[in-house]
Amino acid sequence: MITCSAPGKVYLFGEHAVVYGQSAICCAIDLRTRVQATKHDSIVIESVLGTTALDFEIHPYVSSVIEKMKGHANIEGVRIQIRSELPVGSGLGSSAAVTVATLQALNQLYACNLQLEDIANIGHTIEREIQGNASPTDTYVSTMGGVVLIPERRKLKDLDCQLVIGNTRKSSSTKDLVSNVAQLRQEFPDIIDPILDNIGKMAHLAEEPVNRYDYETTGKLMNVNHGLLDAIGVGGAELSALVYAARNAGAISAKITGAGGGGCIVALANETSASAVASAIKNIGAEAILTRNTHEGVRLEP
Ligand SMILES: Nc1ncnc2c1ncn2[C@@H]1O[C@H](COP(=O)(O)OP(=O)(O)OP(=O)(O)O)[C@@H](O)[C@H]1O
Ligand SMILES: C[C@@](O)(CCO)CC(=O)[O-]
Ligand SMILES: [Mg+2]
Repeated sequence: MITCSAPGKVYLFGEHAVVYGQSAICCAIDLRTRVQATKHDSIVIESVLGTTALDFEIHPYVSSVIEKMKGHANIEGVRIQIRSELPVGSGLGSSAAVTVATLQALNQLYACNLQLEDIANIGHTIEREIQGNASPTDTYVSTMGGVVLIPERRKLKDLDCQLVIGNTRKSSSTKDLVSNVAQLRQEFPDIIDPILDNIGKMAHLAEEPVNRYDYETTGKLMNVNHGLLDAIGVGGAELSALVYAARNAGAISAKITGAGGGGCIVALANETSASAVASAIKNIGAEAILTRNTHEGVRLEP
């Protein structure tokens, strides 16, 4: 039996734009998905979504992992048990975390000797096949941890501030939101492409402030990024209410994180304002989660 875990993630910059090759800054967070893999007489996948065999409807990511790993090991029967701290379909990278943790658990269980780069690449291929179009960001950051500039795959300094996540508790499908942006871009390329370009430019502008722990400058750019996500149609009333509640309660910045449409916002806060920001988020009926950037990507668990 092997247990591995992988972190979720928040985007400081670049979600959706990164799908079109623009840069993003994404950071792993200390909320993890744990996957236990045990050799078994059949394939069983147990999660909060149910207990199934290979099932590409209920467990598309985990089933795809098992199918891919059959190319590296003789997997006749395996029991996969999943426990996660990440809300499903909420923009915190739950699909990437379960994909990467399952890949590494099977890699270790069957001694396939895949390296971390292989785990990240196979994970990206699986997300792309399921979502129709996916950047390498979520699976790379879940594999490697830390704060990463994508597609350059350049590690930045770990964040030294509090992260406050506001969860609308309204799940969304990344596949659908990525498709909606693609349709808008196809209809108005001269409008949407400059927006995506500017999101990518902000990620590059923010690299130095992040590396010198200048979260005031980083936060100003994050707030602009939020406005541009609204412009490409992935915002919503609940998300904006959370963003303004967080900002008005003293957050350094607040923006949508992940695919949007529902899901979560992320706010940067300092030690003194974090609890006030969390209270403001709860006061409008959402879930507030205090977390921090984690340096640790996918790892073996005792
Ligand atoms: N704990 C889990 N157990 C099994 N499958 C999971 C789990 N968490 C996520 N998944 C899979 O990932 C899917 C959600 O992925 P999706 O990309 O839509 O949302 P997300 O990854 O949470 O958000 P984002 O991609 O915007 O960060 C679920 O429908 C399920 O197939
Ligand atoms: C919306 C998106 O940019 C991030 C989802 O967490 C999709 C992707 O990068 O694959
Ligand atoms: Mg996902």
